Amino acid sequence: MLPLRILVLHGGTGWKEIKERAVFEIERCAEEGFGFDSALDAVVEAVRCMEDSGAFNAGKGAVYDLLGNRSLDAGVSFKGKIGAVANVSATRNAILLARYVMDLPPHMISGPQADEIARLLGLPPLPPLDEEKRKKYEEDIRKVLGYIPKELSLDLLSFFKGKEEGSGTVGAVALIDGELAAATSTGGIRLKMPGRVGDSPIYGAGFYSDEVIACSATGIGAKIVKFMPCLKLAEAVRKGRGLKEAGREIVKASKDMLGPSMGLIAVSSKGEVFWGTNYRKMLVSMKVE
Ligand SMILES: NC(=O)C[C@H](N)C(=O)O
Repeated sequence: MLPLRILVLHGGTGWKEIKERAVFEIERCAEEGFGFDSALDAVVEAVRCMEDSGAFNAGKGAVYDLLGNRSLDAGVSFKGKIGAVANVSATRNAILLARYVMDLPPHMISGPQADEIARLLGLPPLPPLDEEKRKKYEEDIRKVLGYIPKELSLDLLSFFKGKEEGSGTVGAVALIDGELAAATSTGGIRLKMPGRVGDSPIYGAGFYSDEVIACSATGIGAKIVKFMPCLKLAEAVRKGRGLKEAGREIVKASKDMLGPSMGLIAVSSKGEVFWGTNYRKMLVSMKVE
């Protein structure tokens, strides 16, 4: 008999060492998400829980950009509907805003207007960067630039080498009662270019679900959008390939083409589960019933 309920979470790939606190929080959030009866609620609540934990690069734990600010991207999909938000900076739970967008005609909203919509909806605001993170930002930026920039300038951008490196994005995929859902949320890449949008809110790249698979990706956004791994995985499974076999091939192919770049979690309508990475370590948790 196939398992009826599957929930898989990731806490990002790209970790040099996985922190104990992140392991604790992903387990706690897996438990929380698994308490819901629909695939959509399970992935959204698991991701919201990880955003709120502060232990990941999402929600209040998100990394800072070149100016020490944070901006968040997220995407969610369920039963043919997609919702995404990009570059929001005043909203604590990007995934809750993405879920709201999912039920509207646009597929994505972005920037200050998206934050304004979140405020109108009564979603909680993003708390300010805590003291510890502010200090870390100052240390990091001094190492790169030798000073703390006050505003964006071409001079500042000339220091930006476009070298993307990061970890701690969060995502979840679920199969519950034959329905598939996927959700991903991130603060992007540490010291990113202000205004940057990564792969996480791009359907087929950072998140994806249809009637054959649900998939969430993590890694280096600029590479993932070139590769569209979740879309590739769905196409392979639709042609009859096994999820695990196709997943392994896609993760390998992205490394062959782009170097260390990404990790994926996925579940199929048949109840197969895949996760794999070609970029350092990935944190994963799974619940099955
Ligand atoms: N750590 C991550 O997975 C970052 C995310 N994929 C981005 O590029 O925005």
